[in-house]
Amino acid sequence: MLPDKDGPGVGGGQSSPEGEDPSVSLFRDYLRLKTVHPEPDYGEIQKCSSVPICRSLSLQVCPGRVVSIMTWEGTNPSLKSILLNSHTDVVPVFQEHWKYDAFSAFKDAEGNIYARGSQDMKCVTIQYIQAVRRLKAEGWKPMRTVHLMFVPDEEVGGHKGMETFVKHPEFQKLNIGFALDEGLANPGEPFTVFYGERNPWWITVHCPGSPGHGSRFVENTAAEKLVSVIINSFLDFREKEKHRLNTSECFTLGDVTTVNMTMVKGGVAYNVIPAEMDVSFDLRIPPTVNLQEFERQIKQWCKEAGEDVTYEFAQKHMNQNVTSTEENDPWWSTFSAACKAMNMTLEKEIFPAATDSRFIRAVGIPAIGFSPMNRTPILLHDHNEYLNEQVFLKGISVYERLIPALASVPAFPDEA
Ligand code: MET
Ligand SMILES: [Zn+2]
Ligand SMILES: [Zn+2]
Repeated sequence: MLPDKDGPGVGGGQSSPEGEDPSVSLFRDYLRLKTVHPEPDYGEIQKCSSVPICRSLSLQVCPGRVVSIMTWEGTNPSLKSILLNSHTDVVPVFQEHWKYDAFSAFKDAEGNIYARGSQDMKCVTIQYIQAVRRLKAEGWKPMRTVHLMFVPDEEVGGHKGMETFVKHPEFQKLNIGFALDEGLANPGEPFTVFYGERNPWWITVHCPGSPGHGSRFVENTAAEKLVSVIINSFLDFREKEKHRLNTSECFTLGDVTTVNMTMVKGGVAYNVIPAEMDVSFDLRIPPTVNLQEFERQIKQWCKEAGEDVTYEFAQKHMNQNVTSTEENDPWWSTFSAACKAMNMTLEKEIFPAATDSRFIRAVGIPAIGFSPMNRTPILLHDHNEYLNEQVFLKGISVYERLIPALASVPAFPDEA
């Protein structure tokens, strides 16, 4: 249970080290919760996801998977609300490559806090909470309702999290008009904001072939199809896209398609030619690509490999909605004006990976991906992920300005 004031309290409530800002202590306590895949312990989150703002709701969307929502009701609750979304899970670590225990939240002499989730995205969760607490303490009241949402399983595709929850009647009841979710750090002075995402396609191609003795020139083997056609076609395309990215000044990673071969399966013995070999790819496709045409291309590669070559998807996101960043869009203009008033420079991009925003945008709600971290290397999913405490604290002040701005967007003509 999070305390009403600024003090720490998550996961056993360790006291603040001498002179440490209580928000930093709370952040470090939260980082120590092992919500790490493949078996995230979400138990403590359920206990602690509570700020006495107004009402809170916990919904088991799937067995063992809870979405928690804390609602700060607006003075005009019939207006569309603001969603502050964050996921509670983190990706695994290779501890032997870390300087410190990835779940100890060690802070070095420069104030860098090392932990899995320090950038992705436990920082944002605590920043939302602390900003809301400060606003509440100041006596400020939102006009539009503000929801803080804590979602499990983003890192494994969101099937038991946001993908399911956006179809739930309770989600509809939240009446969301605009959402904030995670972004990425920016190593320079500006902050990066994301108005869309690439579509993740996770594909496995099955290549059957003639088996036989490993000493012979058997015709039509699985390995020939796999290597000469499938792997070559996908990786040639990868080279072309890499070239396109490297030769265009204005492109970022989110503007091209990435292809990575991530798994290969097949074979039982050195001297037995296998009857099937499979290969899997992680594809990330920008919203500007014609997805039907792209799939036709994949079909064509498979056909060239052999009539019996088939494919299946483990992820195939098809929605290409992007959020308006036109100056006449009330949400965007409010968001960007608030940032400008804080002297922040914004860089607009397509998110290169995937977040829960894709499910929010797919149901027609505008969403901006934003994690207020500048002067910070991008270390999500990497060894030695860290965030500096000053950058973290600055982020709370950023939300302290952004939340009132967004919650005060005047009623639209179609709103009551
Ligand atoms: C495609 S599921 C999303 C998992 C993770 N956020 C990623 O981008 O890989
Ligand atoms: Zn994330
Ligand atoms: Zn992640």
